[in-house]
Amino acid sequence: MLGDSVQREDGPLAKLVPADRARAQSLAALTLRHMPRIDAVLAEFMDHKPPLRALNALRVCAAEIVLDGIPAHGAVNAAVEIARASQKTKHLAGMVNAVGRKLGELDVSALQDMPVPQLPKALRGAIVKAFGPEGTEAIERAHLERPPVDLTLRDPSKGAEWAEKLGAELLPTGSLRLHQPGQISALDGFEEGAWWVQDAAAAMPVRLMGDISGKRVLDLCAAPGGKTMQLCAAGADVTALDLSPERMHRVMENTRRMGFRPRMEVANAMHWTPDEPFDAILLDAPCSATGTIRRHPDLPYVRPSLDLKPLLDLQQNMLQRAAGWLKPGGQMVYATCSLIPAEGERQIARALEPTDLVEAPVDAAALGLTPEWQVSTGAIRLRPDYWPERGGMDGFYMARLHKQ
Ligand SMILES: C[S@@+](CC[C@H](N)C(=O)[O-])C[C@H]1O[C@@H](n2cnc3c(N)ncnc32)[C@H](O)[C@@H]1O
Repeated sequence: MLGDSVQREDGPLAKLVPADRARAQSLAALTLRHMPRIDAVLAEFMDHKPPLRALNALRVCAAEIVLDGIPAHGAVNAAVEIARASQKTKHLAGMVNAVGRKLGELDVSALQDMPVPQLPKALRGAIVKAFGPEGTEAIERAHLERPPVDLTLRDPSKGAEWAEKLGAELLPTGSLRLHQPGQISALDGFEEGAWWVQDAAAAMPVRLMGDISGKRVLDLCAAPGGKTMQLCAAGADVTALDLSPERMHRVMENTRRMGFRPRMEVANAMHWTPDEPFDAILLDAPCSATGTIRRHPDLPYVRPSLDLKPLLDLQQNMLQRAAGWLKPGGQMVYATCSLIPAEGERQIARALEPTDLVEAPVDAAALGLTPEWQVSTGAIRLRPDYWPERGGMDGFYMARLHKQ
């Protein structure tokens, strides 16, 4: 995925300084968000599709000039350099230059007035089924927007204070929202660990758990650790588990930076068993991640078809196994950053019968959530097109369960 390849120490951008890496990531994301529109404009200027390297250079050039307002000559020169740097495309440098100059004559409406790009067919079908044509179009419009940066506070009672210090918006759910973030690590509070970056929707599953201070809590799919940090900050005695050693390393780095010391387990949840039961379990299950397309616009290109079966089996098996690790009266929060009901609503309906779990409806208003976002069972369904005037949120499903 785009974010991983940008961050990786052996990745293609490893030699760039952090500010240039961030710029490269943001430019790639902007290009991907508008790619069908950009391709339609480029097709007007070319007789046939050039090799991918030249096409991608022109795609990025179009995003820079038309959407980002970068002066044309700089963006065109960079695209020409990219074409020249490869044997396969150096003969196309003249064409790239000519098309780039034509892009320089366009204004932003040339792209923004075009139809909103649609999701890949298989995914779109599932979303239309769940949310109807209008809901799907609203979600697709939301995917075009550059998402704001949200922060979760270590001490949620200091929301107003930190909002003022950082010039941020304090959301009703308690997250802070930065509309013009700049360099995150240079912001007040980063060094001292007063907050961490986490989408406002992603911060909700832990909030559903209520007061967990002093409770023994398992974070079953923990990496990279955003929710582990929330659990630690809430005073829980946390065990963080994840299958991936590399991703668990990030949990360790993230929690250490904040001064938290959860117990760490690198293990497969399908084979692991705890020594003692837990008061609460957070199961933030692996899923299609279709709720995060606005932050990961490469996702529809990386996984255009929906092969959900292995994920659905894993989610259901994890739910049923974890149900056996709860103390009587304990609670589990199940969450997925997916827009597809088969990974959310339907998983919970399936899990209730073979386990002694019952659904415990969430008090949406008390958590700052709009009551319409609550589904009939009492769970919460969040969508990227919610809070459009504020900049949206990731798509999520979250349900609270009690062990009888
Ligand atoms: C949605 S992510 C978790 C995000 C995390 N809770 C957070 O807030 O930062 C799902 C995680 O499940 C982990 N995972 C996948 N299969 C697993 C398994 N069989 N056992 C344990 N963890 C697994 C993945 O490595 C991935 O880190």
